[in-house]
Amino acid sequence: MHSAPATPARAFLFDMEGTIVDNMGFHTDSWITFFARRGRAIEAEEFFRATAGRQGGEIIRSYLGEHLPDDEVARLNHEKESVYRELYAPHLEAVTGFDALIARAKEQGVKLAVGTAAPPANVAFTLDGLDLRRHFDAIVGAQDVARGKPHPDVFLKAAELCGVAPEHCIVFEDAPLGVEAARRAGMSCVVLTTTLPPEAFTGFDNVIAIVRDFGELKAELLFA
Ligand SMILES: O=P(O)(O)OC[C@H]1O[C@@H](O)[C@H](O)[C@@H](O)[C@@H]1O
Repeated sequence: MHSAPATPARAFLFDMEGTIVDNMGFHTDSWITFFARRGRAIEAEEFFRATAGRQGGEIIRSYLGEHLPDDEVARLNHEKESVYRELYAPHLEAVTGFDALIARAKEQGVKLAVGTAAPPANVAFTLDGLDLRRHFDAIVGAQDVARGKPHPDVFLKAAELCGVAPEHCIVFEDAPLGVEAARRAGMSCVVLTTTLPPEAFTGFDNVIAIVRDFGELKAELLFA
């Protein structure tokens, strides 16, 4: 832990939900509302651990039935994400230290990308709502890859679009499934404890730091 990656980072790949913004509680609340409308009760922390980082459609199929047709899943996912955006809109803000970190990264020539399970409407809601889209060299979301985290697809695609090899990427994540996706992609990972405590990440050999927000990160770790 807290040891620099073997090679200097050439790209930072940011998870979006729970990492760029501290919003996972609002996602969980919107899932609770969504399932309650269907007579299903879910336990917040267990649900988060099992699903955070997975695409909405994958979550809906695993709870409501793998057989559901694509158009029905899309309709249900739209309903859930509309509830989420309404809940979170009054709170939308970047995690402490994010703006300073990306400014420093750009000065150092580090490429910047987003790798998220979120659908395009939520990417627009967050990145355009905070005027962050212009900073990124690549944005990879749920519509761009077949499989969500813990599969590595979203981060491998982001790295490819940045033109940077996986071993030169650092992923920033808040969810164990996302850290696992980074591990499978061959990437180091910085964990933010926006959503879960540090203990949730023991056992991952690709974690190089665990911090509360971006302001706690040491420059030597990231800009070796
Ligand atoms: O990959 P990210 O940015 O953490 O996004 C994860 C989330 O994306 C959301 O769109 C889903 O509704 C959440 O339940 C999911 O956990």
